[in-house]
Amino acid sequence: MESYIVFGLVLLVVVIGATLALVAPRYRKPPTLPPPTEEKPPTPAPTEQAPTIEKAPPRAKAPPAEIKPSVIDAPPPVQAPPVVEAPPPVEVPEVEVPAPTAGRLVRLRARLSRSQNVFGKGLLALLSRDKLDDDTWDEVEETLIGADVGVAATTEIVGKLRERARIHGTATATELRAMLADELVAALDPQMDRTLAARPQDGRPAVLLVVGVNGAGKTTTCGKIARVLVADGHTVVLGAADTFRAAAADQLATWAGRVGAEVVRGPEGADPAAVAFDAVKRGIDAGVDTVLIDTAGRLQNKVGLMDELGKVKRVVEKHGPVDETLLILDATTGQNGLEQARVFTEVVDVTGVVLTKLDGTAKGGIVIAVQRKLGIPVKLVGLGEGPDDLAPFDARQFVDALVGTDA
Ligand SMILES: Nc1nc2c(ncn2[C@@H]2O[C@H](COP(=O)(O)OP(=O)(O)OP(=O)(O)O)[C@@H](O)[C@H]2O)c(=O)[nH]1
Repeated sequence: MESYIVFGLVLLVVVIGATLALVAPRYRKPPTLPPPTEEKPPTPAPTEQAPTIEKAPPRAKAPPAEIKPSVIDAPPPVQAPPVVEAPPPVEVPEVEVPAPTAGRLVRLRARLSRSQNVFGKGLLALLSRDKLDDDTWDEVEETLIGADVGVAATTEIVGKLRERARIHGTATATELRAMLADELVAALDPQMDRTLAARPQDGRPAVLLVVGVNGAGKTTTCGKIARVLVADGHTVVLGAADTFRAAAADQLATWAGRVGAEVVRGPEGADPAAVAFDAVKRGIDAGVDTVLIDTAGRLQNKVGLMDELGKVKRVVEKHGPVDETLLILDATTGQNGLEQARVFTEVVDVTGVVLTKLDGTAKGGIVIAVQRKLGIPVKLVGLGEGPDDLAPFDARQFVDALVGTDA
């Protein structure tokens, strides 16, 4: 019996022991939590989120950063370009190489197309008629007068042409056209000296004074002449003695800059004579070949202004004689321009005429009228607004271009 009790106790102990063995591990797991501690490294995962957040700030900061630069960087760009970078672009055009002057009139002959219609086509049609009666010759005269050749010159030219046609008897229209061309050339006095006095004399630069009424093209022509001189190997100083119009000095400076010439200018309203004087002085000191002086446009009825032009010349002559005084005449003003021209010749000793804007007129005959009226050679002709649209005048080339005798 006692053995049964002992056996039962043993069994009970075993059961309790087994039960405890099964339950105990559950209570022991908490202590095994340390491993989770090892899982903390995965917490680096949150660390990966940090850059996203950190990046955000930069992103968040980025906008202000974009604004700040515009505030901080703005000053440098503003300071740099105007002072340092602006000049180079202006200097680049200085490298311009002007077109050679030889043969310009021939190259630019098409610019005379309006006059060519009158002299070439118009007159050829008349001279091609079967019978050259009085009426036809009257029409020839009217055509020439209409082209601004002038009454006296026209009467003379047509008289000679009629006589030659009568002697020849059976001249063709082409022959008559050639005869007309000869008479026009003769009326232009091809023997006149048309060279520009632009070479230095006795170690001092040649001085050229440019005069004429407002808008005739003085400043433009000064610029074009400077190019012609530079193209021919001369060194030039330009004097901006048109102090009435500030833009004129700027305009001249631009022309000069394009060919690397120097400009002497004064403040707006300065004494033109003083500026002209300084320009010549600068030319002498710099040892250049030519000094070109642009003057203000003056109306011939403004006595004071014309006197001033005389003063400019006198003051400049303290350095030595003015070598050339060029009168700029707008060809489109026709016969009216001639009266203005005459007044200028009374104030200054005009030695040469530049006829501008011949490209804009059908009245190319004005060249003949100018020479006959003033007795002064046309030395240059303006045939457009382009920088190289100025040609040395040659009577034969001009007439051939007008009448089409060499076409
Ligand atoms: N078509 C044509 N235009 C010309 C010619 N020469 C000058 N011009 C134009 O005529 C205008 C007047 O020229 P400027 O040189 O300013 O005349 P300016 O005589 O100096 O004028 P002011 O300074 O007012 O006295 C400009 O628009 C020139 O481009 C030419 O031969 N042909």
